[in-house]
Amino acid sequence: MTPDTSPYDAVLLVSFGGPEKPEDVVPFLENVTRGRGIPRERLEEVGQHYYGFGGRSPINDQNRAFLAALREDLAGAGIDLPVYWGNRNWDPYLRDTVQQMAADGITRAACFVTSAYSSYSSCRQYRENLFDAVDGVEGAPVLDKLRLYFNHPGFVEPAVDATLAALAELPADVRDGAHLAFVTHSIPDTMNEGSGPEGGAYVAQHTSLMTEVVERVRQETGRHHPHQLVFCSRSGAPHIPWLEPDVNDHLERLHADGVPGVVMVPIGFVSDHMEVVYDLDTEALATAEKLGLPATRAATAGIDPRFVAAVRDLLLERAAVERGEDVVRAAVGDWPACWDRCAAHCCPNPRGERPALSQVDA
Ligand SMILES: CC1=C(CCC(=O)O)c2cc3nc(cc4[nH]c(cc5[nH]c(cc1n2)c(C)c5CCC(=O)O)c(CCC(=O)O)c4C)C(CCC(=O)O)=C3C
Ligand SMILES: [Fe+2]
Repeated sequence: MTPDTSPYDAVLLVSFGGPEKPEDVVPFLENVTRGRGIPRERLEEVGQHYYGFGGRSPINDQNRAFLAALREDLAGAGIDLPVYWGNRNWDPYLRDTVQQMAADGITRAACFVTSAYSSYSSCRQYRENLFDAVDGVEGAPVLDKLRLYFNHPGFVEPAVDATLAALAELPADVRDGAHLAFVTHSIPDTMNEGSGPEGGAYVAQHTSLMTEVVERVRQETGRHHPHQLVFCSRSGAPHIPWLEPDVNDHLERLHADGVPGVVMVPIGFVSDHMEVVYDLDTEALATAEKLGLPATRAATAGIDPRFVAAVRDLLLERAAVERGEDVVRAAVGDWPACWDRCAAHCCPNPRGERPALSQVDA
């Protein structure tokens, strides 16, 4: 039997976007940082990260691979829905994609965002982008953002396996005593405080996932590894507090404390973004090397079939909700499955309110 996806007639993959060649880097950074008060030195530094990789971010290729895997997964389940892709900051831009969807006669799409957690940058800003993408477009489809999925088993299980694999890559004599450093993107303290319906959700959701992964690793290895949530990719003006500690400072601290080895688990990123290949694989691993601290980096979810299948699960779950049916919402750990529509006060825009889709009162 073909699963019922009505009222949806398309899926839209929504992502950040990244440059693909050196000439793209400056215009991309301008798109990302317009009106956001990022110091010039920081922009030049981040530009260098991209130039160091030939001006090409890995994110678009990751999304192309994800699209292919998702189309295959849906087809394998007998679901015949077109899958579109649009970005916030680079081609294919969301607005162009929405115009194409309108031309193709799409009426309503379920939107999967490549960001699993609450916060202005990782949730509401995408909802604003979706509003902007359809605003004034004749015949534009209705766009529904799928719920946050940091605690969906299809995201959690690959993180557990990746942690076990990265532990196994450490020299045997340091493995049992290894520390697990769960890494995510730093954001301003105030952005964390405003995240989610009750505030503090960004850190709380990461902490919940971290706790679950540590426990599942213990079930496999018999070891309850010491662990901490740490941050990378801080930007913004130096006098504004952002979430700490930075992963490099954390590695220094661990080394000073005599910790024998560390696994970095990048739970903040769904695939190998620039933050992963530069901030962790290039910079943080160099820090560990300099310290003589054995360190490995766990894989991101990427196109793990369980993660790809989670999109299908979220799509079918939401479709059933929209049809007024009862659903079982997959979720693991101490957070319940997240809401379908965000509260009006959730994750406020630090620069003042702007219209956004997928909101309770919308
Ligand atoms: C929470 C969060 C996520 C995770 C959720 C999600 O995935 O969306 C994320 C993802 C990403 N961030 C990315 C790149 C950048 N982020 C920047 C700047 C900023 N990020 C912020 C937060 C986040 N960012 C914030 C609060 C700023 C300050 C400016 C502002 O308030 O907006 C800047 C400007 C330079 C700098 O200062 O670093 C760049 C270049 C890329 C592409 C990577 C690639 O190319 O592979 C991705 C996936
Ligand atoms: Fe960012």
